[in-house]
Amino acid sequence: MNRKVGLFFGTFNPIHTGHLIIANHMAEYSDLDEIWLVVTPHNPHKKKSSLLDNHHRLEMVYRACETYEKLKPSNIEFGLPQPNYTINTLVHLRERFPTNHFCLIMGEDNLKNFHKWKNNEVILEEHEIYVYPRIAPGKKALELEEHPKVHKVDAPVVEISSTFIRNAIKESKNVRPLLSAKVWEYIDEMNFYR
Ligand SMILES: Nc1ncnc2c1ncn2[C@@H]1O[C@H](COP(=O)(O)OP(=O)(O)OP(=O)(O)O)[C@@H](O)[C@H]1O
Ligand SMILES: O=C(O)c1ccc[n+]([C@@H]2O[C@H](COP(=O)([O-])O)[C@@H](O)[C@H]2O)c1
Repeated sequence: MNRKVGLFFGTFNPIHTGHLIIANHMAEYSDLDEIWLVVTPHNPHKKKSSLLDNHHRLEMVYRACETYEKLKPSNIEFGLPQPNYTINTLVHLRERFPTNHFCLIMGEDNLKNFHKWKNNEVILEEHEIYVYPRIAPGKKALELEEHPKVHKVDAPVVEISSTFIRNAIKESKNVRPLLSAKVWEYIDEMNFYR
């Protein structure tokens, strides 16, 4: 069966309500059959030191997606060389799932830096990118926004970030509205980010 799959790559440290709003919006309002939330062990542009272990971040994604039929956690990058260049993952996925049609989903902050990604032109030649609005520093990626393969998603802006949540937990603030209940339970039980 030919399925149209949206790949939502992320560090998910931790997964938050903003991520879920985006993934659910794509599940409900696009032609994607499934959204795979791909947990990235190591973003080539981020330091690895502040990261929870891969399997803890995957567990939180698993808990967050449990009741959403079209959302699937993915650990496909765990077995690939690090840091994780998205082009390598896409090549691997196309080989492993030759009948699937893969698209990318990302927040506007990532589009602004997309010109710095490895083989970004090749990625765009072969994949559509759905961009979710986000307030973020840096110039707008005007040229990319006009690219025929880039589709801006018309959806409300959500100002939640994992960084904000990690800092808030460190300061003993209540962050429960920003996370799925089961994700918060795991963070609390495991004493993460304190
Ligand atoms: N509130 C948001 N609105 C739009 N896109 C978002 C939002 N939060 C995350 N994203 C997108 O989700 C993907 C994964 O993001 P990531 O896991 O880095 O979350 P983050 O909140 O940006 O984390 P951090 O604060 O640690 O950098 C990226 O494409 C990012 O642009
Ligand atoms: O391939 C690249 O050059 C590249 C550069 C920066 C980020 N990425 C990917 O972008 C995804 C989103 O990262 P993040 O940390 O913003 O959640 C993650 O899968 C990274 O590996 C990929």
